[in-house]
Amino acid sequence: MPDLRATTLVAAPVRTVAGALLDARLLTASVRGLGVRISGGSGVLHVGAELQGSVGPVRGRLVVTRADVTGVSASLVDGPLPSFELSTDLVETGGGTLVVDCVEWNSPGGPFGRLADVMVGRGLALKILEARAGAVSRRALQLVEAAVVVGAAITRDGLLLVQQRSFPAEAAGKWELPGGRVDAGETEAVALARECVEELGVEIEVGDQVGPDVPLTASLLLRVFSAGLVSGEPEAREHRAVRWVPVSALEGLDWLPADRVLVPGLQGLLSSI
Ligand SMILES: Nc1nc2c([nH]c(=O)n2[C@H]2C[C@H](O)[C@@H](COP(=O)(O)OP(=O)(O)OP(=O)(O)O)O2)c(=O)[nH]1
Repeated sequence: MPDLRATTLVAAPVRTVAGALLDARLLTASVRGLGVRISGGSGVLHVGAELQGSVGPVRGRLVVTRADVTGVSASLVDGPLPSFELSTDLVETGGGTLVVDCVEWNSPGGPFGRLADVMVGRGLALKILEARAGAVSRRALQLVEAAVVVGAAITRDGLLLVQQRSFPAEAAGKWELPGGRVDAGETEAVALARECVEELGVEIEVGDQVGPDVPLTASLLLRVFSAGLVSGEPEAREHRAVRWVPVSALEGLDWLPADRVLVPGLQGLLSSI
């Protein structure tokens, strides 16, 4: 099976680079001007998101199969090639994050298929990988400077606390995690503890980060931490409702788009306690 790899070192933490990879516009930007179009998966990529791809008149459908702190992968599920997979793996190093991009595909057999691999497939794939490396680096460095919204993944007795937004109109009814913006001069842990007092009337202790940073806008990202209750019983002071949910309910919840990305990480958290 032909495959091509390209490796780039990005001076940013692995969870931030993982966040940059989730920006759907990055994929579109990486192929612009190369005769390839990728659309769909608006906003942030998550497992199960669908992307439409085309090279000239040839079209295909890609599905995201992995989107977490280890990187992203997408596979062709409907298209002209028997198999095609794009993947980016992340490796944390002392000097930053190593980004390993890989394209693998199977062409229809025979001499024409092999010729197409050499003439079109490899040249195009190399250009895509080069463009992608630059786009990932730039987006990750932009996210390093971004303002942070912190979220708390509060667990108790194997359940996760979620809350339902009441405003603004486009977010009302959707579920999210307690939290909010980090104010100037606050640490992320202090901001999260403050938000939990304001929103739920509880004191928490803050643990490790869960999942990747999730880009919200060009200059804002969501960063979620595991947390435990220290005192108080959560009540919806600013939200429509709060609810304790089991791991089996996470997939089906009507999340805000950014939180959907965190479902695998939240499932891992609930399964580990
Ligand atoms: N708190 C929280 N905000 C989230 C989550 N997911 C997500 O996309 N967001 C977005 C919604 C908002 O655009 C932004 C934070 O909004 P917020 O209303 O909670 O923040 P805040 O209390 O600091 O209030 P504000 O200054 O934004 O008015 O982050 C989440 O799980 N928790």
